[in-house]
Amino acid sequence: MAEISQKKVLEYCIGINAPFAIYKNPGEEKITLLISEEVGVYGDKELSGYLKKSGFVIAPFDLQHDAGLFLKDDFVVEGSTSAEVFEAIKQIKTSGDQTTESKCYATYNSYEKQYRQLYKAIESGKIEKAILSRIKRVDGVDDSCAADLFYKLCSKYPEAYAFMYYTLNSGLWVGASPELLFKVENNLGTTVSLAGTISEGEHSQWQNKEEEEQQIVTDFVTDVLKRYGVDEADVDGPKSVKAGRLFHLKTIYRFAVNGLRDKLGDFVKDLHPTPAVCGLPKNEAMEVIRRVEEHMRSYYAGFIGRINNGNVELFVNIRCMKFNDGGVDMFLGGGITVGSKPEQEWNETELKASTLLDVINEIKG
Ligand SMILES: C=C(O[C@H]1C=CC=C(C(=O)O)[C@@H]1O)C(=O)O
Repeated sequence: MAEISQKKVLEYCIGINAPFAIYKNPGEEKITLLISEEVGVYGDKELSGYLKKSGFVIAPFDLQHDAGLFLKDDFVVEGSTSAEVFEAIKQIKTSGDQTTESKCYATYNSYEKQYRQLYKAIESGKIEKAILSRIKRVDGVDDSCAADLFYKLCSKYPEAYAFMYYTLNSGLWVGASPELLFKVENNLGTTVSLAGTISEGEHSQWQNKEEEEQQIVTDFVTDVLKRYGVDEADVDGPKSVKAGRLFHLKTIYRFAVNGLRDKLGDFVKDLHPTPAVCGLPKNEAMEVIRRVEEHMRSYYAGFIGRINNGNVELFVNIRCMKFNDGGVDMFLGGGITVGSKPEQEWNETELKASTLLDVINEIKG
């Protein structure tokens, strides 16, 4: 019998609201589609258990307030699948339509107001850094082009983690993240510190402000590693890395996992959210973000990824958007420190939007 292509299965899943996740790892060709008969919903205390299973993890920015989601790998489709498996996938029971939410879409003025409040917390010494995010609305992009959009992200940004997922709890999200949170392959652990942004045009002109922003994340990561007994990591960077039309500063840490194996859940919860998406000190920055931002981050700035036979690949859910009521909500953030200026930060979020907007425009022709 004829094989059914991965794209056809993906379009079917999107069309009927079946829980799925599809992803491509940075620098690899293989695209994996994972379809689940049901979605596990968990709180922060249960994360450790889920990291030992086999499937796909979706964690929110704030695990203490929002639910984590888990897709078991009931069906895995790479390339294509048989008509028989497709028939089995068609038996999955789906649970209605995606719920829409009213969102707060920032204008420059409302963004600046939030910026001023956040900056006050920096001036007062309560926090050193926090990420201010906003939602940019783009109308006229519905989920009928979601599959094309995802495959286009894969080809346009081969060095990104391209992903898309749907659950009833989360809705349909898609993105191309430049940021690894944590990876374990065999006994080798990898994490990164990624922060500091300049546009293509300014490349190589790193200022103190960006270097300091990166250093804050680097110090945080080093501290978490030390707390978990990782004293000897192979440290590579900071180096400039390209992400769409931007460059970031990135430091890579590689280390033996050994004693960490039994504490992976706690380690991930301490590492997440890093000051690349939250701030420093972590709890105070989280409190300021909750108070100042007018929208809910939900899964933006959370983490996502495949868990398989003890191997873990988690990426930070940024450069992402959610399909919502005939359009998309793009989630865009940037690190604010004492040297920041609101207009520059707003412009940086506009540049970050280009990662997805460029692909939307190519699809729309
Ligand atoms: C929070 C985001 O990016 C982070 C990752 C890299 C550089 C960043 C920055 O320079 O602000 C952010 O920390 C986002 O894209 O929404």
